[in-house]
Amino acid sequence: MNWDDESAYATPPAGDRLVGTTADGEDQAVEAALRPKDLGEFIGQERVREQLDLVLKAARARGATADHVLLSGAPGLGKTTLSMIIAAEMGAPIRITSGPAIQHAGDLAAILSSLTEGEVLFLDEIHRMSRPAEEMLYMAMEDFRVDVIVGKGPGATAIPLELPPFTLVGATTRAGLLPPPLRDRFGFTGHMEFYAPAELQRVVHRSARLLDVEIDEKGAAEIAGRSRGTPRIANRLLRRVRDYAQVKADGVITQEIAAQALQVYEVDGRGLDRLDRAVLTALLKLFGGGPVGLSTLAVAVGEERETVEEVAEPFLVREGLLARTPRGRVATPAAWSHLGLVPPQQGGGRAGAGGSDQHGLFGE
Ligand SMILES: Nc1ncnc2c1ncn2[C@@H]1O[C@H](COP(=O)(O)OP(=O)(O)OP(=O)(O)O)[C@@H](O)[C@H]1O
Repeated sequence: MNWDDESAYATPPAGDRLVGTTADGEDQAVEAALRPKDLGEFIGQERVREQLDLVLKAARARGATADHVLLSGAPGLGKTTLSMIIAAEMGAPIRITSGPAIQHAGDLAAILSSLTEGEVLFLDEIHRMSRPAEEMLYMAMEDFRVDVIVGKGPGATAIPLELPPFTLVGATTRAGLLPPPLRDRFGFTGHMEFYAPAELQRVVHRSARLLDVEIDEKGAAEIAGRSRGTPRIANRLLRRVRDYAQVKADGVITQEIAAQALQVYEVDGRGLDRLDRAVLTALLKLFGGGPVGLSTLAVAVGEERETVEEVAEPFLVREGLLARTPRGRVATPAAWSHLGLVPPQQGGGRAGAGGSDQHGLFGE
């Protein structure tokens, strides 16, 4: 990259990112075909998998409905997939809905009252459910009963409604946001971790086999290393690399092909994209590595504060490239070396704004 190139700071819309975590239309179409169907096929997450296996086996042995399960973790780590596996392992049907879709208690009552015995209800983004619906859920989870309120004002009456036993699988990216009474009603909580590169390599291999794409070990490792610990991103990068391999080569994905393709798509060796690098570049070049306030940094990259804070920073912090401190954002030594820049001398002051090279910052 040319560090004096102004376009280094211009970023694409955050929603269009190849390394974004939310599923777009194409993801949704392909993901259904790529989902592991049982616990044995599910890669990684050893602890959650082992514990869940015990919970499900014990429920099956008792001939009972499985306890309610809460899955927490970042988007794209496999919460929906696991909920489908829970239903499949219990031989039960699954109903899928999400917190934002349930705005009134009546919406929830309608879903709950139509469940069949043993059915799995998957409630994604459970932390975004409305308060009245949440309170109705407490009773439904504990006693398999809801009170349906009929009428309004002083004449309103509560009609109790018995529900068949069901298993609620709640998913949340923020377990800490759940009110304790809701959290306590889950019999099992599984926290999904980001995947290790070797695990993602297995995910890439498995998906390549299902998509009928030829890939070698090093090609899979190259994609895995740029996938930010997230299977959804690994599968998306695999599809883009497949396009490149078909158009520019013989369709086979090798390390060289994967690296070339991802360079075209501007996903670097560590999984940073243009937005991430723009934030880091501004922090290092314009502010000498910080500390600098979030608003100033956002203006420098021409983005909203929220985009920098919520879209770029979490991964940069996780990667140990950026730190959020009370005095502002600070680059770590790893950030300097990742961008091939030299940090200012200790006690030598900060780099001047505008990218001047008076401290030998850009001596590449
Ligand atoms: N452990 C895994 N092994 C293989 N593939 C996986 C695994 N986990 C997830 N995937 C793949 O990643 C994709 C995304 O997974 P999934 O939709 O379950 O994530 P999620 O955590 O529910 O995301 P969101 O919170 O955005 O709904 C799916 O296509 C699935 O095939």
